Amino acid sequence: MSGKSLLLKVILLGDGGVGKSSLMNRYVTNKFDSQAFHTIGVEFLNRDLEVDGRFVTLQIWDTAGQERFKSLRTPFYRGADCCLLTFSVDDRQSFENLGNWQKEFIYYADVKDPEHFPFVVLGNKVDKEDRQVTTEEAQAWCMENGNYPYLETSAKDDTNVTVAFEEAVRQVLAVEEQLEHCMLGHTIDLNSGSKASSSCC
Ligand SMILES: Nc1nc2c(ncn2[C@@H]2O[C@H](COP(=O)(O)OP(=O)(O)OP(=O)(O)O)[C@@H](O)[C@H]2O)c(=O)[nH]1
Repeated sequence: MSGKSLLLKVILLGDGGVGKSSLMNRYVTNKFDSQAFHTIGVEFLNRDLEVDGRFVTLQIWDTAGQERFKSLRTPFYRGADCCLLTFSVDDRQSFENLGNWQKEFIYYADVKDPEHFPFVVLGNKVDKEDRQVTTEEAQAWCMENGNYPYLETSAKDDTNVTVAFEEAVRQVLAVEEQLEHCMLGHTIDLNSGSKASSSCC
């Protein structure tokens, strides 16, 4: 891949066992392990990709979802450009815990403007028959909690995995574009001598 690459850090959060490591491994190595072990602390993998003409190196951080590893994972939240809030569609509790994960991330990543931070929600394990969360419920949660994009994935079947990580990149680029637009607006206003507008920033 040629051209200057933008380094983006995305972080996978969600209850233990929802499939965070499996999603990362499917995306980066195209492998799936049906006997995956729980993560202890954090792990990360990189993958280069091109989205809408932009070259990106995606640094994907996979965190331990089990409560006992909280102190090992939270120091790694800072500097994340996007957070992938993950639950498993066959595990209702993991869906009900999404709000806790969102709050934990905002607090430990020290997000200054949570309203505009790019979250993407993933409902994983859609290959399973015994669903406990409907698509409509998950979409409603996303609408109510920040109008986040929602994708249903399967690390096992490789359903929507690439789409999910590309969506994360698109969300980050959209926020970046908005910021650039606002900064440009300020520059123009200042040059013309008028008071800078802060309507979008
Ligand atoms: N059927 C199915 N099983 C999956 C899928 N994704 C992961 N699994 C299985 O679910 C179990 C847990 O997957 P992990 O990827 O380790 O889950 P995790 O969220 O990283 O778990 P922690 O490391 O404890 O936070 C493993 O047995 C995986 O094989 C999926 O899309 N479909």
